[in-house]
Amino acid sequence: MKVCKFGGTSVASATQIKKVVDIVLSDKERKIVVVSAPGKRSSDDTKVTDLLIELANRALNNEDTTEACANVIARYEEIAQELNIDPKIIETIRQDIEQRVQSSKEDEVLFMDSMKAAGEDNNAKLIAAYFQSLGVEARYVSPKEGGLLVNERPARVQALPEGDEQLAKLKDEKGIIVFPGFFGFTKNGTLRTFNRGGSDITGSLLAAATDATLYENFTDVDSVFAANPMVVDEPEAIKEMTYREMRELAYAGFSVFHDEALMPAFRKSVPVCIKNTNNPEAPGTMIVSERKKPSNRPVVGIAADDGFATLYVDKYLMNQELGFGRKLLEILEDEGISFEHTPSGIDNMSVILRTEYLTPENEKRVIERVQEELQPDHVHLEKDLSMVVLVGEGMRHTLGLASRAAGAISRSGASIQMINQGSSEVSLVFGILTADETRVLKSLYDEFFK
Ligand SMILES: Nc1ncnc2c1ncn2[C@@H]1O[C@H](COP(=O)(O)OP(=O)(O)O)[C@@H](O)[C@H]1O
Ligand SMILES: N[C@@H](CC(=O)OP(=O)(O)O)C(=O)O
Repeated sequence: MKVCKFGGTSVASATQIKKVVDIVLSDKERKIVVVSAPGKRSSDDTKVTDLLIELANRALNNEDTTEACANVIARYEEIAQELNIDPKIIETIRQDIEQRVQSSKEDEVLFMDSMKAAGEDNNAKLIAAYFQSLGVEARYVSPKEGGLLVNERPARVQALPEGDEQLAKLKDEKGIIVFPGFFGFTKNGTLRTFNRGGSDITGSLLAAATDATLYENFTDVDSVFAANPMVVDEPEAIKEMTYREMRELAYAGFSVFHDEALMPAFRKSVPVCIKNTNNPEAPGTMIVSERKKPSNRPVVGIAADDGFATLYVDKYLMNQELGFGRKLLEILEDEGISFEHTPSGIDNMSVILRTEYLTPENEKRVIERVQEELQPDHVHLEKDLSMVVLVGEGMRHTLGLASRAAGAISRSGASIQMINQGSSEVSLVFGILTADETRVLKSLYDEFFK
């Protein structure tokens, strides 16, 4: 039995949904279908999730929500009309969205979660109705009924293993299950959504709980490529990679698959296949525990992501000051700022963070507290940094790889701000200025793949 997840681009329009149905019906093993909210139909389109966020913000600010609400419903209406589904489904969707808009806003985060989840929830209902209209035995199953349990606030949203027993029963159901991605319910029945792109996580959780033979993740590209195809021209397709490699690459910028979606499949050794809804015949990329035959390339992929900052702290004899690193990280912890890397020298330490955690207020507090509590010779925060990450299981056995990478970066005219060899030895990270990101990525790609 296979679990297949269809991403936003795969369910963005009636034409796309027809392809989804063809794909599902072409293989009897495809039994559990996880769907995202309708995504972009073209590069300048807006995802339904983003329309819902706009609607939720308007409601939170007590602004008029009529037009924002109509924009969301119009997306479903267009799809339902083209698919010739009973118009009652649109009434159901309208009522659902209006009810959510009217619901309690006491906890703004939970209100936003409920609004965001409307995208996948209503799309799953609509797609199940389409299957039924074709005479196919199929039904919508909500994460509450299915048993997708998540933890309580304020902890970061994560699935709870207690839900697995209930989820496992889905495999014994007759017919096709259409399950909305992106959200689950706490034991108290509160809806919480995963991070953006989190429908991939739902698919992986269901594949693991049902002991699926394969988790197919359908998107709009033929495979995972060795570098972002929006930056590098015709990058090499990756035929096979390990869970570890994909997790590192996903975390470092390969937006094609959510980094938190690897673990559930990995724990149960369910292989993952990334495939293209627009070209389902293409073999796609297989993600497995171990390669059948070793790769002849030390580097499997190169990812890049912007939005990083470095907190530099200099203090003579820092290395002899017991607890210096702990105190520095504690200041960040108190501000709710998590860190990515901490390269250090004898008299200095840098902490690499994501700028999304920074606000003018907490930045100021961090600098002031470091000055007061750690008495450094110098402290400053530098923004506009990008991290470029080389990933490959074969890297640990390859000599001279860092020097080849550094040479390629220098040939691109960029300077290296930071180097960090991941402790896993599966990744090598270079900090560079964001302005240099594209040429660095191209130069590294040429060095390792051409
Ligand atoms: N290395 C990569 N390989 C393949 N696609 C990538 C890579 N890096 C970024 N992407 C982008 O990921 C996109 C697919 O992910 P996403 O937009 O989340 O799809 P979906 O709507 O199916 O969830 C591709 O269209 C591609 O532009
Ligand atoms: N719709 C949600 C969740 C998701 O996974 O979407 P997609 O499959 O389009 O990446 C989002 O936009 O974040």
